[in-house]
Amino acid sequence: MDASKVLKKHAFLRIDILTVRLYRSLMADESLGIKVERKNGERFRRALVDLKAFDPGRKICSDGSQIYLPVRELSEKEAEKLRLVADYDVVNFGFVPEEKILTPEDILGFRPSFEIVGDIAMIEDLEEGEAERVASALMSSSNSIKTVIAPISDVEGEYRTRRYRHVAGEERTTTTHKEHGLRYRIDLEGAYFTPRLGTERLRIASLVGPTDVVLDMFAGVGPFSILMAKRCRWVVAMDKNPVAVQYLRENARLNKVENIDILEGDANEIALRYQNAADHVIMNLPHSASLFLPAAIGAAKPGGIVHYYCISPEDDLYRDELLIREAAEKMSAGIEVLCESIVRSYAPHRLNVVIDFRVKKL
Ligand SMILES: C[S@@+](CC[C@H](N)C(=O)[O-])C[C@H]1O[C@@H](n2cnc3c(N)ncnc32)[C@H](O)[C@@H]1O
Repeated sequence: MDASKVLKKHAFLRIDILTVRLYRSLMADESLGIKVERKNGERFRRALVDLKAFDPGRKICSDGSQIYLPVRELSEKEAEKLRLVADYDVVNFGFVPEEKILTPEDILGFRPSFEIVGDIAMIEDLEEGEAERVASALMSSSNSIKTVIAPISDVEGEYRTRRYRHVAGEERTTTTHKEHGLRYRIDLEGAYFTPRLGTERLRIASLVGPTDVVLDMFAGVGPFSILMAKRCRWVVAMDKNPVAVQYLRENARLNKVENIDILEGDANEIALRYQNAADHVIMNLPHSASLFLPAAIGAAKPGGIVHYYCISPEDDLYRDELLIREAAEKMSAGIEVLCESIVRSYAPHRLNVVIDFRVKKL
């Protein structure tokens, strides 16, 4: 080979090597890592996580008997601590970045407002096209969302239900929702359900004792009743909506709850059959709970507690306390307010609040 050909070949080789280096540095730029024996890998990873030194943005790598763990810069003290876990070397390594799962916000450029019930995402009723764009972003960022719907009505009527339009995915409003280790079959169009009361349900459950009887006057598909039944002696659950009652029965079976009476009908009538029977009365019908106060107070045992929910203006949150005192007085009973707090925001300047009160009977 003559000298010019050798030079040309050499030049190509150099370009090749540079290209490979550039490619490698683009795909996996070198960064700080720790090399440990494979058998100590998991123990070491946990120690790094505890020290908040592990870099979750890069992938762990291995070659035969060694593991490479991506880390940030370590202080001397941290390095010493890690020596107690196992022998290791600090290295520069071409870690591959972890693939970032795009969030809806990354895709859309804004954070969409939505709520998840089971495998259904409920988004706001946006303009045609925009709703579809939000739905597609939600579905591509989560495998567990199978359906996207948008409300086309407010929560309305005696049964507090809502109508939805199908936006994307499977065309249905039924799903199975998990809350506090329990499962609920739900039809979002057929009966009321919101996951936004999950924390409140847990608060009530923490107040209920193993010998208690609980009366749930507006039980819906059962998220209060079934959780309480797991902790108390007996639950009496009622609802006027036949669809809610059908799901309530199904949910009791699904969660193996047998210490429950499920009744379909008007709480004002049913509660009359349970005079002085309940340690706790749950009144989750915030728009018209005051109309059921005599029935609730009547059903509470002397010393029993009523959990009363209502919607209030932000400048007079607990105004219903007056209605409660008046209703008790008419029944020659007294009340002691135990707790007043905000449960969630409801609408501009309006909040969903709870008033827990003890019923004192002569
Ligand atoms: C706001 S929802 C609450 C449901 C349930 N507690 C929950 O947290 O999902 C109120 C429920 O009260 C029921 N309801 C309305 N009026 C009623 C009445 N007069 N007697 C019994 N239930 C009634 C509705 O059908 C609805 O299921």
